[in-house]
Amino acid sequence: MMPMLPVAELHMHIEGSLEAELVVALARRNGIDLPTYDATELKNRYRFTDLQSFLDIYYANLAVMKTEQDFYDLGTAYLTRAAASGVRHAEMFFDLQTHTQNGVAQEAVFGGLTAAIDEARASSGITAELILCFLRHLGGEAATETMRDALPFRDRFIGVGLDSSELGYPPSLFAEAFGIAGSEGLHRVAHAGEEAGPEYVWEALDLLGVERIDHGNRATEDPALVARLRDEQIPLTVCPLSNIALKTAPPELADHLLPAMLAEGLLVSINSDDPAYFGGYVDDNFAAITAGLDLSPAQVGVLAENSFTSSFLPERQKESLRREVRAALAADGR
Ligand SMILES: Nc1ncnc2[nH]cnc12
Ligand SMILES: [Zn+2]
Repeated sequence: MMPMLPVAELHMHIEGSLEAELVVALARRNGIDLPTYDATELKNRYRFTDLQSFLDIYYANLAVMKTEQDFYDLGTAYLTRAAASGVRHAEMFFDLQTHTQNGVAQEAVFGGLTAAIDEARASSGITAELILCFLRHLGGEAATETMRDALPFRDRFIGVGLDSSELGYPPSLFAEAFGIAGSEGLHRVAHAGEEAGPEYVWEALDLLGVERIDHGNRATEDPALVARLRDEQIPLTVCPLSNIALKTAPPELADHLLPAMLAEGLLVSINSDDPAYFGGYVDDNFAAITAGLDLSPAQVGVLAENSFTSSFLPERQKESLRREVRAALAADGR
């Protein structure tokens, strides 16, 4: 087994790293009802047929998140796990609206996650940033209101994203919220082409001004879009184990589009999406694709370098981290 190369993780929902054991512990701590307090039994219910069937369980579990300490514990668990497995930098999504709808103050969400990030950096050197995702299923007006309400915390997050139920919620609905984000100098990304077709990717680029596409698998159906993504080197954050779990890719990893995307010259990286639900963290995703797709060490190196290139880190830092990837490959004789 190849040791894990240094990588950046750019597509993970911090709420998606809420392990069943922590769901149970927080439910007990906060006096929240759960259908079962047996973590194994809870996990046995994680059987998904599509994105929505996952989201229903993911949002239900998030009712246990109540206090700043809960957000600190969640952030710390992920960052500790990530740092131990080669992640040098993480740009983490968080679903602010889920928590405010559950009666949690913005201060608790930002305070807990920021404290976890600061402490992880001091203890392991991992750097992390936050990206506020608007929830599609709550609509465009709610996104605009969320954007305005979050402005007092503008210095705590580097960008905005768009997630939750994709079909029926095209990017165009969120143009106003993304317009405000752009005028605030925030980075912009969006989930697109996970379940919906290439037209959602076009809209995300043209109407929301996004710099990166999350998933983007279905962009491959449109040759003109593939040409644009390649020519402009717009990053796609691909999540192989998520695609298998949510049936947005064929059931066998061997049939995943990743090699075709690489062959097209697309700037793809590997990410975990929701590691507590889809069978593993970013290192598990790398292990799965390396074995399942028979990738060469050089191809794995390209994916690791792409993760830094696709990040919002300063250029000099990107270059030095890419050099570390090449040095690690060379040291391993590959
Ligand atoms: N894979 C995914 N797609 C859309 N919204 C999400 N929220 C958490 N994970 C998600
Ligand atoms: Zn996602």
